[in-house]
Amino acid sequence: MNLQTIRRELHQIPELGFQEEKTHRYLLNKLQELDSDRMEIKTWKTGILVKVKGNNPSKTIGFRCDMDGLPITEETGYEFTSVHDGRMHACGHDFHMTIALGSVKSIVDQPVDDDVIFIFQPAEEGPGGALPMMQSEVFQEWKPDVIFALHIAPELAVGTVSSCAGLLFANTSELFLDFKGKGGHAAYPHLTRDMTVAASSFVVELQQIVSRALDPLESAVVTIGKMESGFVQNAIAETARLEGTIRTLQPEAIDVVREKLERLAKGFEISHECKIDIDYGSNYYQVYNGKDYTDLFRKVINETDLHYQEAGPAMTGEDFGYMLKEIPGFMFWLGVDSPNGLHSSQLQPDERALIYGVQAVTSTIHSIARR
Ligand SMILES: CC(=O)N[C@@H](CCC[C@H](N)C(=O)O)C(=O)O
Repeated sequence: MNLQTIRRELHQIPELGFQEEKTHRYLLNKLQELDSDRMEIKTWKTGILVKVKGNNPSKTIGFRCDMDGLPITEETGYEFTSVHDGRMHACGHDFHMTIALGSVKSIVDQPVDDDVIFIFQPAEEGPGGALPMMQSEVFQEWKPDVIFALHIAPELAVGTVSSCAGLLFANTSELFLDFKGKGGHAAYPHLTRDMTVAASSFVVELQQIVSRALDPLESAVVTIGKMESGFVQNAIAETARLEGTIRTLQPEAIDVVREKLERLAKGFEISHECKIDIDYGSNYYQVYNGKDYTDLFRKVINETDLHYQEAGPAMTGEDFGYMLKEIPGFMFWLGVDSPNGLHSSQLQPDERALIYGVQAVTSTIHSIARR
């Protein structure tokens, strides 16, 4: 199994959440090539669950990876660049799946006593695959007793992994705002209600929610990542749409931000004589690492040639948080040393990290199985 080839083939076919059809078929083919009696495969939507039967199981160990890409146009200049226009594996899920496949092979070749479930989960970037997958019959039937996952970290050196007990990833809520005013000729603004102006001012005002409405000791981020309005340069826009995300370290702070945002929207409806519809899309629960398993992970890593670095909380979100809410376990960062970060059109993770990822995952599985 050549990890670099697999990563590059997956990299070329990024698909959005719950549309991971080609990725699904590709993974199934690779798993079937392993041709092992120890392996049992089940599917859920575009997701896949693989059980590798243990020699003498007393528990089930789970490793989860995510499968979807992002609606970003790739600008890496790779010869194996995405063949899907406007889609890119810009968050490393091609790495995550490759490492999971490499780990399946390793555990098939060197089985442990416990059963191991590898979970290929769709739609991490949105609308969120973890929660519905967990509610599925197949997940409930094969529910792990302990679970872990990894995420690539562009800012960490290859050969470094990082984690911490407690909060690792933030609480998130998506945010979609639709503005409706009155369009018209660019020369007659007084006869219209300009939604380009309203939405632009809203983006600026929004910044004060974090700086003025929240306790400065509680961290939060509100980002608008996409803004759309109008059709042509000489007409005033009747509608505008903002798309963004809210992130907080405390689960309750999401509600505080939402409440302030709704008040702001009501004020804008009056002052700009418009209608604003708010939709919060999906929200993700924080990734909160259990101390036991994070300690075990640190110990495992310190016995390998990998370097362990203590992490702090980050404002990234992960629906793996829902799995950790129900099942003990942890998540860790894997160094991939890319000058451009996550969600950049030029993310270029170093492929030497793939083998380190497999090493970190399989050593952890062996160690948990010995407990
Ligand atoms: C690791 C990572 O980058 N995760 C995403 C999760 C997205 C959650 C949701 N679509 C949102 O934007 O709130 C992230 O953007 O942190």
